[in-house]
Amino acid sequence: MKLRGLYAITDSQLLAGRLLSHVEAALDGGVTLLQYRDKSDDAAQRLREAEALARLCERYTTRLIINDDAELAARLGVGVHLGQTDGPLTPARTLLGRQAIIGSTCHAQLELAEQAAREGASYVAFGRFFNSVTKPGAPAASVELLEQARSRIKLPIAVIGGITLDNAAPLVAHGADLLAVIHGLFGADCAQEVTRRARAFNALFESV
Ligand SMILES: Cc1ncc(COP(=O)(O)OP(=O)(O)O)c(N)n1
Ligand SMILES: Cc1nc(C(=O)O)sc1CCOP(=O)(O)O
Ligand SMILES: [Mg+2]
Repeated sequence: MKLRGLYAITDSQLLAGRLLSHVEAALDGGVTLLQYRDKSDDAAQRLREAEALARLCERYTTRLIINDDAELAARLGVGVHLGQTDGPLTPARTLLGRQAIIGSTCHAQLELAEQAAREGASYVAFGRFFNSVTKPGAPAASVELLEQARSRIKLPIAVIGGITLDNAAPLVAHGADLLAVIHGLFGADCAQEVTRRARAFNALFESV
C-alpha cells in the first residue's frame, strides 16, 4: 500500500463528543492513515474509542495507527506511532509483525530517521513545520530539512505541526508523502467542513 495523502490525527479535547462523527466525515473525504491520539490515562476509554475507530476504518478500508501504545495496537491488530520516548522500534516490530505500519517521530534530525529506517520503521515523521496550537513546544523543522530527508531517506515521509490548507502545498512540493494534521482538519465547525478539508488536502497531491 502506498503511504501518500492525508494522515488524520485525532485529539481527545478537540473532538470531545464528536470523535466518531468527525472522523467519519474525514474518512468520507479520503484519509490514507488515521491516528488515534489520546494522551489521557483512561485505559478503558482508550480501548473503547480505539475499537470504535478500528470498526470505522475497516468500513472505509483506511489503516488505523495507535499513538504511543504498541500493546493496544497489538490487541487491535493495527499500526503504531512511536515518539522518541515511547519505547524502541525493534520490539514493536516483533510484537506487531512485518505487515504492520510503524511510524517514528524524528523531530528535525535526519540521523533519527536513518536509525528508524534501520530498525524497521514504515514511515518517518518530521516536525513541527509551523506553530501548533495542539503541541506548541515541539522542536521546529524546516523545508530545507525536508529536502535533505527526501534525498537521503527512502521511506515515506510524514510532516506534522500546524499544517493547514493554506500552508501545506510547499511541504508536498518538497517531498512530503503524508500530511499529518489535527487542528487544520478537525478544528472545523461542522462535519461537512471536515469532509471538504480532507478532500482539499488530498487534492494537493494530485498536482505533484
Ligand atoms: C505522524 C506523527 N508525527 C509525530 C507525532 C508526535 O509523536 P510524539 O513525539 O511521540 O508526541 P505525541 O504525539 O505522543 O505527543 C505523532 N503523534 N504523529
Ligand atoms: C502531535 C504533534 N507532534 C508534533 C511534532 O512536531 O512532533 S506537532 C504535533 C501536533 C500536531 O497537531 P496540529 O496539526 O494541530 O498542529
Ligand atoms: Mg508519543
